[in-house]
Parts: sequence; C-alpha cells; structure tokens
Amino acid sequence: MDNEKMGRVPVPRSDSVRVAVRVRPFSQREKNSGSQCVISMHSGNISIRDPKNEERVKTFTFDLTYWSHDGFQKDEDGVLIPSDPASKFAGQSDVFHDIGRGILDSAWRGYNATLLAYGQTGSGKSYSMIGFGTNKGLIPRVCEELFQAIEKQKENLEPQVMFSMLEIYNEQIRDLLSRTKAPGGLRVREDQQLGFFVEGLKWVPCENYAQIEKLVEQGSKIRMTASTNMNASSSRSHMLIAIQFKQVFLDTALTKRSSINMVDLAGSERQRSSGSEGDRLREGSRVNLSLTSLGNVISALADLAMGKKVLHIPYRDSVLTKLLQSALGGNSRTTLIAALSPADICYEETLSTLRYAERAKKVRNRAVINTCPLARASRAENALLLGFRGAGAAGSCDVGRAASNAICLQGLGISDKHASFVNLDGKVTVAPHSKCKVIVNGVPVTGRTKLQHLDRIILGSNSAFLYVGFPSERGAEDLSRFDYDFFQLERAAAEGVSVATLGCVSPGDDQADPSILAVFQDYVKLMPLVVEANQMSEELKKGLTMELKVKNLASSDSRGYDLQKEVMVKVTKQGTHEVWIWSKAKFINRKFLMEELYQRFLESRDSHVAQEDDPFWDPLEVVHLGSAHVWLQPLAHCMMLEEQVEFLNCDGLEEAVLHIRITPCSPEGWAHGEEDMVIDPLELLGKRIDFQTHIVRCLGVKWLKEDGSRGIQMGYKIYDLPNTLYTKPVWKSVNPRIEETVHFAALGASREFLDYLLTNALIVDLWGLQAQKLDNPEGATRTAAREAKQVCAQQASSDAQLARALKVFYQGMGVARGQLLRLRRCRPPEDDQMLRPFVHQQSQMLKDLEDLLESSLHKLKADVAFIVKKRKEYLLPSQQ
Ligand SMILES: Nc1ncnc2c1ncn2[C@@H]1O[C@H](COP(=O)(O)OP(=O)(O)OP(=O)(O)O)[C@@H](O)[C@H]1O
Repeated sequence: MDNEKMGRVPVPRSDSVRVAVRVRPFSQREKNSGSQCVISMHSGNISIRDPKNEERVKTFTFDLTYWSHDGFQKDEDGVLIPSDPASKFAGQSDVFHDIGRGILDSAWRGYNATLLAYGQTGSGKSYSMIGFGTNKGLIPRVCEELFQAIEKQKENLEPQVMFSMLEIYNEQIRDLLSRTKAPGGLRVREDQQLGFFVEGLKWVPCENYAQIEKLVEQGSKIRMTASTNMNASSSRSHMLIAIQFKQVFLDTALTKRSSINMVDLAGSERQRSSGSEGDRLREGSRVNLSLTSLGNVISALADLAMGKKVLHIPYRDSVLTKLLQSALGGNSRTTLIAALSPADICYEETLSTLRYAERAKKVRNRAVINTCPLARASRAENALLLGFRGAGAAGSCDVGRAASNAICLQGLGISDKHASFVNLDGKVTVAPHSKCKVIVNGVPVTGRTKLQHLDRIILGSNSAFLYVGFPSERGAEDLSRFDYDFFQLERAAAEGVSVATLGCVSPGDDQADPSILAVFQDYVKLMPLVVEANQMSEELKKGLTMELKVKNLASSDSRGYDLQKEVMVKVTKQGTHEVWIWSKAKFINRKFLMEELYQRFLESRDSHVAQEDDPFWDPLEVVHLGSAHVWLQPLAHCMMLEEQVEFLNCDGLEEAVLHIRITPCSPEGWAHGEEDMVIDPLELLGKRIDFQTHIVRCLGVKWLKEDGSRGIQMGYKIYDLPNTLYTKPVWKSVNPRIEETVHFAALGASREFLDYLLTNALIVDLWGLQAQKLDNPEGATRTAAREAKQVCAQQASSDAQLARALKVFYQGMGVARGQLLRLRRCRPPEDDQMLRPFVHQQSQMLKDLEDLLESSLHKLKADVAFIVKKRKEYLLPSQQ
C-alpha cells in the first residue's frame, strides 16, 4: 500500500530568494550598429546609466553578479575563458560553481531547489540555462554532476531520478517528452500535499546523464518557438525542466526527496517591442499574463516580507505561478538569474529587469528538508507479517516505539508500548495498550479485536497496515486497492461522512454534484492531517482541538440558493473554550509549521517558540456562528413582518433564534397600518418606501451555553447599501436583548428594489465574541466553572423552551397574517345571488382566524406557565 507521507525537518531560518545578474557580450547586430555598453559592475554592485542622460546612473546590489560582457577568449575546445588573469569575465563554469553547486547541495540535503532565468528576449537566459556547444549551461551541468555524485555514493543508498520537461505556451502546457500533443494542453491540478502539479505529465526514470542529455535534446526539438521581431530564435514560451531526486537510505529506511525545478522563462519584454499582432497578440498578452502574474506574486511576497499587509498572493492567476507556487514563498531554495543585455538600445528593458530582480530579492522562502519517515511504517508492516510467520502457529507480539517491542514502530501518535497482536490457534487478535489509538476497518477499538484477512489497521495517528491472513485464508485478491485513500475513505465513512451525507443532486441519485465531490475529496485529504495536527497539539501540550467541518455557503446567499460547500477547521482551546475558524489553506499552512515545530521537539525536546511564531496560536478572533434568513416579501406589500427565525450554523443546525420585526412606516417613523397594505407591489413603483428594522433579541444562543463568558453581535446588510450594520456587542447572556431600530428609506422604489423585496431574504449574521482568558488548570476553579455551566445549561434549556414556544406562536401569527391578507383581498360579488355564499365564506374564514388566534394564545400561555414552574423548581434548591 502507498502510505507515504512527508515529514519535514526545519531549517533555522527562512531563505531569501537568491538573485544573480549576468551581462552578456554584444551580439553581432549590436556591434554592427555601434551599440554602447550601459552596464558596469564593481565589487558586487551593478550600475546602469541612462544613455539619454549620462548623469543618471542607478546602482543595484545582488547576491551574485557575473560579468560576461568582455575580457574573454576561446580555448582550443571553444570554451569561453578569461583572456588574461586580470579579467573579471565569468564563464559558464563560474556560474555553475555558485548556482549549480548550490542546487546540487540543496538536492542532496533534501531541499527543493528552483532556478529561474529571467530577462528580455536575447539577453542570455538560454545561454545560462542550457548553454551552447561546449559552453554547457546550468541544466546539463547540474544533471551531469548529479549522476557523477550518485556513482560515488555508498552501497546503502538507493537514488532515484525522474525527469520531466514541459513548456507553457499561451497558458497551455505541453509535455516536451511526449510526441503526442494533448488538445488544449495538459491540466494543472491541485493536491493538498503536493500542491499544484501537471496531470498526466511524463516522468522518465533516468539512470545516467546520457539519458537526460538525450531527453533534453529530444524535448528541445519539440519545443514550440515562434520568431518575433527581435530575435529569430526567440522563445515566447516558458520551459520547465523538473527533476525528482529521491534518496532511499537502506540502513535507516529513511528517504529524502528533492524537487529541482529549472525554468527558462519567456522573454520579459513589453508588448510594444515584440510587435505581436492578431493571434500573436493574444499569445503575447498571455505570455505576458504568466510573467505579469509572476511579477505580481513576487511583488506581493516582497511586500509580505517587508511586513506590509498582504491579503492574497495571486498564485492562481496563471499556469506559471501555480507551478512555481512552492518556489516562491514556499518550500524551496530558489535562485533567480536575471540575464541582461549590455546595449544602450535595451536600456529600458534592462532597467525593468533589474527592478524585477530587486523585488525578487526580498521574497523569503521556507525551505525544509523533505524526509519520508513512513517508509519505516511500510517496513514495519513487513515486519508485522514476518513477525507472525516467525512466531509460527501461536504467539504474541507487542508493537510500539520502544526497542523492547517485537515490532518497533515510529510514527505520530505511536506510544512506547502501543498494541499487542496475539495469535491463538490460528485466530489473530489486536488489542491497544491502555488508551492507545487503534482503528480497525475505520472504527476505533478499545478492547481485544479479532482480525480477518484483509482487515485495515491504523495505529496511532496515521500508521496504516493491511492485515494479511494465513495462506489458507488468502485468495487472489488485488491488494493494490487498499491504498492510503482507501483507509481514509473508510475512516470518513465510519465518522458518517460520505458524498451522500454531504448532499446529492437529488435523493436516490448517485450522481453527486461535482462541487460536493470536491468537498468530499478535500475532507478525506484533510482528515488524516487534522488527526496528526491534534496528535502534535497533544504531545506539544498546546491544548488545541481541531475538528474538520463542512461549511455550507448557502447560508450566506440572500436568495437561499444552494451554493457550494467548503471544508474548514474549527479550532478550540481546551481550557478556555476559545474558538478559531481556519480555512483549508490556513490549516495546511499551519500544519506545515506545526510539523517543523514538532520535528524540532523530537530532535531536541525543545518546542519553545515565541507566541507570534507559534502555529498553534492566534489572536482571539470573532467567529461566525450562523446566519438567519428573514424573507422580505411582506414589505413589498407594505406589511409588517415579525419573525422568530433560526440562525443556522455550518452544520445546518440551530445556533440561536432571532426575534426581528420589520415595520413599513412613514418618513417620520410612524408605523403603517393594515389599511396601507398593497396587493400589487408594482403600486409602490417610484414611490418612497420607509421601513424600520427592529432587532428585538436573540434566544437560546448555543455559543453562550457552551461558555457563559462570551458575547455575540449581529450584522446585516440591506439591498445594495455598502456597509454592514452591526448591533451592539452583548456579553454573558444566552438570550441577549438587543432592541435596536434602524430606519431605511428607498426614495423612489425601483423595479429591482421591489424584486429584491419579493425574492430575497435579509441575511442576519450572528458573530461570536470571546474575551481573553487565562488557562486555569486548578480543579476548584474547574468545578466552579462546571457548576456555573450546569446552572447556565439549565437556564439555557428553559430559555430554549421559551424560544421554541415563542417560535410556534409567531409561526401561528404568520399564518394568521396570511389569512387576514386573503380576507382583505376578497371583493364582494357584483351578482346579488352570490352574496350569501360570499358572506358565508367570509364568516368561515373569520372563524378560522379566530380559532387560530385563540389556540395559538392558549398554547403560548400553557407553555409559559410550564417554563415558569420549571424555573422555580431548579432555582429553589440552589437558594436553600
Ligand atoms: N554569457 C554569454 N556569453 C557568450 N554569449 C552569450 C552569453 N549570453 C548570451 N550569449 C549569446 O547571446 C545570444 C542570445 O542568448 P540567448 O539565446 O541565451 O538569449 P535568451 O534570453 O535565452 O533569448 P530567448 O528568450 O529568445 O531564447 C546567443 O547567441 C548567445 O550565444
């Protein structure tokens, strides 16, 4: 089974993107036209002078500067070398020495490494990356040295190299190792752990440099190029060569992985100078889209690194930025090489390249070593099987972290002595030690449990095993279907989460909505991560409980349409009940940082971290508890509406009840009477409509029942008014009284406004407020809190009864209002003969109305009397 999972070892600090600049020689064309060199380099600084104004010189500083403009000659092999010892000329080997070696060093150590070549067309990007003839560039040199080093490696290392090569052209991806071109190009997909990846891209396993050399040659031939006005062999496509390098250490069963990305970017020149037209214009703009997006991502990350507030990093804006997501601001050691033309005619472009490079310099990445400890788990799985084989027909073996166990297991949530397997008369059972986590076929077990052939076992957080029974029990099953996802799907099903529970298109229809399927996939992917995060929280004594939730976005649609759902993680601090809601992206990011901290803890037993850097900490935040829909239709008839509506939380359950009144009124605020009702809303067209919203109170707020020290606040937005109106915050009350009125006026009711009233609901959002509290582990305080909670719960339960009673009452009133409206609409018949049945019908309707009013009132009275009695009962003993 494939149960690999990435574990990560931290580096002490985050790395900035390393930026190198390189100036090429004049091209023949530049020489012929008598170009002037506008660039100079001195002690690591690079200066550029404006050819139109000699005085204007701009100087930049970068990590690496390469002068390849002059001072060189060819050796007998055609390799460019310095022409004399004093020359500052930097050849391909110098660039490789700094940049290429850095990439290889990162790869061997298990870091991801990315190299980007940026610059205008013809500035020397391909020369640095691929090279020409004997002047081999970085890519071939890196690959060659990688294999040279592999050959020198010790016996106990098993290296694996996979190679891929693609081109992004016109926002479409083409596999440069495949002769067949997928129509529309290959697609970029997103995976929780892998991030963005290209679906169906060919990855070729390579065993020597010659193979890679052949692949690069083959790929380069296929590479799509089109000439522009500026350079006949120019490329307006981005080429990305990726190498997956995996080292399997046979003695420790540990693997290290590194992903090396080397990107030759398309020319960075602006549209006006490329002279593209027609289809090419589209192509040009789309090439620029990727580069513009890259610039935007770099700018956003640079701002972020400078401490500026950045709401969003636009990785998703282009194919290129998606694929470079981890290279920029993520898990990668990244180098950008900015290729520069020395010529005065390229001044503007070169200056813009230097500015771009300067921004890139500020981007900070978080490169971490990628190790795969779960390779151990699969080894242990073999050991588990072998253990039984060795044990013969009967016996027992313990599994756990400690070396004394028959099967020694590493992994998150695995205790020193975790579980024992017993084979008695050919019947195998498993039993967890103490409270250790053991899950069999998706269900947690607490006692000794019999195992059947092909049972799925999860030990600790996520160490997954398949129990393969004795040969007599085995058939010709396909074991490959029991992959990691199988285990997680089973676990999700045991927790009651499936596509069906999340919502099908229609009952009995297997064809689930694709968005539901996507949410389910997210859920299954995040579920083991949440389990791990909880385990880390427990071991690091962070006291956080994380729960995976599916948020129904329909609650925020004013027309109640069934919108998409999304997963989120509810985080609760155990002692203080503080709550945070994390988006999927935030959780994944945090999980990554948690792993770093946890890894440090494992290595040094030190998990101390400053609060602001603690992935388990966040400042207190306001939590969205739920939304209530108040349908506005009565307003379109100039009718008052008074409702008790539920605030539904993300699970679709009642979070509280809102008591709201919306009253049509005069501009001075005088409530309209029944005589002002209109049958046809169009009668109001163009007229002034005034109404007042009055939020009376909130009832049975669960948020407060869980913790009486909290508060709530409500917010709502009417029609197209830009601002959300918030009620005052109210603390420590399960049934907070609000009593806030706001007057609205539509000066000339438009058809859109009337439509809004007829078809939309006012969405009132309920927000949970929380106050800073200290963890108080004292037992006495806990008991007091528990008692207070009990009283609070009792009170809350009677409040909820009251809320329910009122709700039933108001529902009755709603029906009564409808009947009244119908009565008002009835016009007496012209025909006298029909008058009697009309009167009869009217009196019947009035009678129904009277009955309804009476029974509603009677029920309310009875309910209130019951609640008052109950309240007295539970208040009395505590007063004694
Ligand atoms: N450092 C260098 N030393 C010698 N010649 C160079 C150097 N850099 C570039 N050249 C030469 O300059 C020309 C343009 O370089 P190159 O093709 O690498 O540019 P480019 O930026 O990759 O352009 P494009 O994006 O259009 O492919 C080539 O003829 C190349 O041989």
